[in-house]
Amino acid sequence: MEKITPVYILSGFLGSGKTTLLQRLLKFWQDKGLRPAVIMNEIGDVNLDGLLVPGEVPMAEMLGGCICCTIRGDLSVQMAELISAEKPDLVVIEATGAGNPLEIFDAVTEVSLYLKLEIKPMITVVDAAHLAGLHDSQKGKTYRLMLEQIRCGSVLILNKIDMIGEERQREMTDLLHKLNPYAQIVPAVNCEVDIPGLISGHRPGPELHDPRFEQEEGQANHQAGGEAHENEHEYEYEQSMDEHQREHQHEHKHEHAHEHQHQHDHEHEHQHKHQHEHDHTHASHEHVTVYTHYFDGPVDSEEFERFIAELPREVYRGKGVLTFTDTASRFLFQYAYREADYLKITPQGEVPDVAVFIGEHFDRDLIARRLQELERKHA
Ligand SMILES: Nc1nc2c(ncn2[C@@H]2O[C@H](COP(=O)(O)OP(=O)(O)OP(=O)(O)O)[C@@H](O)[C@H]2O)c(=O)[nH]1
Repeated sequence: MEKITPVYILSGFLGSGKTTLLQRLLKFWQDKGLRPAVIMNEIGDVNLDGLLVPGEVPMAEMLGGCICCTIRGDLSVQMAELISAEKPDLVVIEATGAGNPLEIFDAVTEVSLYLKLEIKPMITVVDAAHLAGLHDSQKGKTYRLMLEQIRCGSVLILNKIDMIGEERQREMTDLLHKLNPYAQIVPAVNCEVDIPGLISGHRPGPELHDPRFEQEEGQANHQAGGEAHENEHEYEYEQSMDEHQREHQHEHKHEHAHEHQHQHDHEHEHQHKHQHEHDHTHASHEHVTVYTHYFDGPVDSEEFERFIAELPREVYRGKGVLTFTDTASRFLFQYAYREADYLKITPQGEVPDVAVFIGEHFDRDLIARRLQELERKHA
């Protein structure tokens, strides 16, 4: 029988920790002797996260748009090539943080018409501090997108809890539970989580302990059925999620994907229909601005840090590879929700000095000018 390839989708807002989680997952599978493959989707034109994936892991890159709209059609081609050339035991898709999770889920489901895939429950990484900040302001497209990502996850990793206090963590956990009562919520720092529990799909974290899952460790996801279920509602939901996925695939086969029966989350249903009714060329993240800067030469590290500290608030994600005038090594720089991080790297092959900034309607010229100033000082 033709092999069925499990597909894991990592969703989560820009800079929440998806690549950090991906690295842990890859190591876990490799330690088990499995061969994972990765599809990385970046809204910018360069894939810097790819530098953090071990060289032996086959990787397909989908750059310059999001799977959920502009480059949706490429997914089946990439997936088919990856599976036939590399024969991986599983595929992980790291979606762009700006992507609409339901549409990404849909795009993958469409691919499963051509290829034998087992779509695993979506894992959403939530930046605890960013969620807390947005929750206080309660507005903006970013907040709405984050809410959608939360609603779509079967597992929610509440990451970066080192950046919020205990009280805030309790509030955010309650908020996640309210937004998505069915998901497993896993608090984490640097996405350090119990991976077997995570990928089994619905094993609860300690705060949602439920004895009915205890025998299920290591089993495939969606085995709900036949066991004594203490909480009938949750059981029904899991079953319905399973049905939801099957129906979804089925519906696509019959080319009328607009109706599906998800009994427990009418809001989802509404959003889902709504999105299908739109032309997919409309980007759910058309408010997202990307600026990619290729450096002419090295810049001073302190000046660069100052530039980062002064970035406009509308820029919520930055990353790049840099050569500084005053350091021996090159650095991978990361900026997410006002926190910057520099990691020494020795890239394999040709990697230019480049920085990508992603945000909501920010002034790209301003960023370009500031970086050119830094370059000129050391030309
Ligand atoms: N303080 C703190 N920083 C973290 C944690 N997890 C990840 N980070 C940092 O956050 C930054 C972004 O992490 P990534 O794993 O690259 O996030 P991402 O979701 O893949 O980012 P995009 O691909 O741009 O969407 C990096 O600098 C990480 O080191 C955490 O738990 N606490």
